[in-house]
This record gives sequence, structure tokens and C-alpha cells, in this order.
Amino acid sequence: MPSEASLREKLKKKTKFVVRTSRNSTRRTKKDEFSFEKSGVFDRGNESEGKLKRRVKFKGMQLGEEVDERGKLRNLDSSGKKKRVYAKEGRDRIGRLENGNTGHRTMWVPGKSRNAGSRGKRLNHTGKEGKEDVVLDTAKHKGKAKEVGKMGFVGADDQGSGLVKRIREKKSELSKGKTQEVASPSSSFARKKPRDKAWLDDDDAETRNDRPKKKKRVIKLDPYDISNKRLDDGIGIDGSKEKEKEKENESDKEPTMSKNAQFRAIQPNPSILSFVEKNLLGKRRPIDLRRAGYNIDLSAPLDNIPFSRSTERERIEENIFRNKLDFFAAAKVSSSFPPPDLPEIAFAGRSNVGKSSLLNALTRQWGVVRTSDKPGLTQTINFFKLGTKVCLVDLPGYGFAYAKEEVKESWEELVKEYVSTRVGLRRVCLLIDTKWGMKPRDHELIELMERSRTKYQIVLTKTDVVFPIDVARRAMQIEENLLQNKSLVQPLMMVSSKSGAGIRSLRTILANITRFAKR
Ligand SMILES: Nc1nc2c(ncn2[C@@H]2O[C@H](COP(=O)(O)OP(=O)(O)OP(=O)(O)O)[C@@H](O)[C@H]2O)c(=O)[nH]1
Ligand SMILES: [Mg+2]
Repeated sequence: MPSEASLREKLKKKTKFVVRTSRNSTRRTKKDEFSFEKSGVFDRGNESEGKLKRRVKFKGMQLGEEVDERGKLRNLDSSGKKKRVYAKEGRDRIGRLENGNTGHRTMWVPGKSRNAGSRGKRLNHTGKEGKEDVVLDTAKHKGKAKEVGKMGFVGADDQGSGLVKRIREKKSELSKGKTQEVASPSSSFARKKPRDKAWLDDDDAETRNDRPKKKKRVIKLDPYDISNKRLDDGIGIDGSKEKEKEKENESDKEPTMSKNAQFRAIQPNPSILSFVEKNLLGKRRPIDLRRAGYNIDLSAPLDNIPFSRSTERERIEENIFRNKLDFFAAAKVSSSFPPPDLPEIAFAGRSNVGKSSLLNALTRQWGVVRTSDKPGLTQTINFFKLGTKVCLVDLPGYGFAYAKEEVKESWEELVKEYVSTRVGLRRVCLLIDTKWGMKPRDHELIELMERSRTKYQIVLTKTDVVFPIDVARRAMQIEENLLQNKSLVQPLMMVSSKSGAGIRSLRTILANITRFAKR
């Protein structure tokens, strides 16, 4: 076992190197490293470990702390003017004391930033086991190994000896000239601290506590208030209560019910309701139709109950509708109208309301009158002879259609001219879509027919797309609307060309017209 004197001798040799390196050069050469190894700084063995532990308590030393010359821990100040930083001695990466480590205290004298990580590696390759850990451990605790820079090792056992004196000299020199350089690692921590570990800093915590806290808005509730209003309900955006009151008054004047709600509030009379039920109008379940004895496999099963087939027009109870339907004239202008030899029944209404389809359903002759789901298919007044006694007239629709505005206007004018001037016209069936009800153009035509004293009858179409109660409501609504109209013929009819509902009743009405019509 080497004596203490010989160890001190060795350390003195080593100290020379450290001071020279720090003072004269910012870089440590390979040669220097080699002399590190040779000097035996790392190999002093365990005998000095106990000594070190007694002298310096590095256990639990934190980042941002340093040890002064007397071995006391003190915090780094914010200016970061540090000259010395002592690393943990002889610990492995997870902080345990290394086996065989000397436990010597090491002092890092950082110069300009160099890649300490790479230096650590060099030590790893060149130095002995355990020594590298000192470097790596320190670099790890410094956060960024890069910033460690130039370093020198000083044995802990030399504290208070010549080595320490020289270091103190070195320190004073550095404090005059290169203080900034030496302090750079710790100052970098000082800069980072508020960002990374602000929660650790007591000063920051104090400043946070000094910040004015937001006052919580306290809402006092009146336990006896049953108005169900917010506290600031009486105050407008600009703080004026008068404007708010004015608004309230205005809203009181307006009708409170929407159109839809008004429609739902209609109470149909019993006769309309019974008609709807009797004719199975409205949206119905197939099972309900089957139970009523109808053949639901047919395209229009209901108008010829219960044994009808679509081709059997002979089975239609009204003889007149058993006749063959023949197209014989189309008119784009009034001058093209055929001579009024036969009593005429016309079908008018908005585009796509189902005029042409109704003609087919009444005669059970599918395909004679062309239909389409595209509004505006019928663009001329089409005349159809039903036998020799009556003429059915399919009118172009008005309102929305896929046609130019001028063309649509011309159709409308033609229709108006026809219904108001046609001599042989016995009845106009004004078709209204059950779902949408009457529109302004329907009212226009009604006014015209009222003026010209043309007899007209309202027929609700497409009843199969709405519920039975809504069919009845719509019928009731229209009847009430047109109560004062003199040329209106009662009753209002409801049909579905798709299901055939109400078609039979309509046939009966129309057959009576032809029966009593004078030629
Ligand atoms: N669900 C249902 N659809 C119908 C009914 N009647 C007609 N339709 C459909 O409504 C669309 C328009 O029918 P049309 O008979 O061509 O209507 P229109 O009034 O002649 O139309 P324009 O000739 O354009 O004026 C077609 O797709 C028909 O299948 C009905 O009672 N119920
Ligand atoms: Mg048509």
C-alpha cells in the first residue's frame, strides 16, 4: 500500500498539469489525457474514499448548487457568475457509488463549450473503468454535456494542500479575466431554470402568488324567485331596458304559431274524416289494405274494389269511363282549340301536381296520357275524347317547371284564356297537392274562374304521401278558405292516382256532369 506522502507527491505532479492546462490552453490534448492516466488520479484506490466522505458531503447535491472552498453547499445566484462547480464524486449513472472508485472529489473548470460527451467517450476508451463514469455522471447532471467544455481533475485529498492553493490562484486569475467563460455552464442553467423548472424556484413561486387573482363572479340567487329568468334578463346589450320592452311588445303583436303549427291545430269536421276513412285515403299500411279486401299487387287496386284488375276497364261501375280514351287535339294557342262539340271536363293545376296521371287513373288506361316526374311535361292543351259523350282536357301546369320563363308565361296565359272563355267547358278540376296545399297561383286561377263564372271543383292529389289526418286537415283548410266562392262546386274531392283511393268517388261526380250536360 503506498504511503500518503507518495500519493501527495503524485498529486502534485498532476496538479501542475491541471493548472497549466486551464491557464494556457482551452483544449486538452490527447497527451494531457494520457498524463491523467499516468498520474494515477483515477487509480488512487479505495483508501482515500473514506477520507473524502468525511470531508465533503456531496450526497444529494443538486443542480444549481455549488460547494465553496470550505466545502459548504450554496445556491447559484441568478447572475450565474460561477467559477467552480464540483461534481458528484465516484458515482455511476444511476447515482450509486462505484466499486473500486476512489471517491475523490472532482472539480470541473469549464472553459469554452466543447463536446464533453465525446470527451467522456474518449475517457471511456482510454481510461479505466469507473473513471469515465465521473465524467459521464457529471455531464448527465449538467443537462447538456456539450456545455461542460474544458475540464481538469483535482483530487479531493489535496484540499488544503499546495494543490488547492494553486487552484485558488487560478481562480483569482480567472475571476479577473475569464469569469464569464468559467461561469458559462452554470449561467446557462440559471437561464434555463425559470423555463424548465420554474416550479422549483421559490422566487418564481412568490411572484406567482403576488399576481392579482381573478375574482370569482358571485351570483346571488333568490330562493323565492319563480320567474325562471337569468339575473341580467332585463338588461339589453347596450344596457337599455326600453329597447328590450319594445321588442317584447313587437313580438307580442306577431302571430305566435308557425304555419305548420296552425295546420296541426285544424280540426277536420266528421264528414271529411269519415270520407277519408271510407275511401282509405292517406298513407296506409299494406296489411290494412289487404284486410279491407283490396288486391295490393295491382298498380291501382282501390278504385275497383275488391276484384279489380288493371286491364279490366269493363268492370268500372260508371259506364262512361269504360269508353276508350282517344287523343284528338293539342293546342298551343287559343286559335288551335278544336270546336266545342262535346261537354268538356278540364284538369288544371300546378306543374307536377298529377293532372295527367289522374286522367289515366280515371279511365284505367295507362299510357294514353303521358306523365313524368319532371315538372312541365305537358306543354299544350291536350284534348281526349272519352266515347262520344264527353271530352277530357289535360292542361299544362303553371308554377315551377323546367322551361323558360316566357314559355311558362305563355302556358299560363293559354290556360287562363281556356278556363275563362271556353264555351263547352262544364267543369274545371283544380288539382292541389295535398302535401303543399294552395299556392298564390292557384288563388289567381280561382279568382279568374270566379270572375268568368266557370264551375270548378277542388281535387286533392297524392293523398297517399301524407297521413290520413293530414288529408282531412288539408281538405278542411281549403274548404274554409273558399267558403265564400260562388263558382266552387262542393264537395272537395280527395284522390290518389297511385293507390286509386278516391278515384271511384270522383268518377261518380264526373259521370253525373255528363249525364245532365246539355249539348
Ligand atoms: N305518390 C303519388 N304520385 C303521383 C300521384 N299522381 C301522380 N304522381 C306522380 O307525380 C308525377 C307527376 O305526375 P303528372 O301526372 O305527370 O303531373 P302533371 O300535373 O301532369 O305534370 P305536368 O304535365 O308537368 O303539368 C309523376 O311522377 C307521377 O307518378 C299520386 O297520386 N301519388
Ligand atoms: Mg301533365
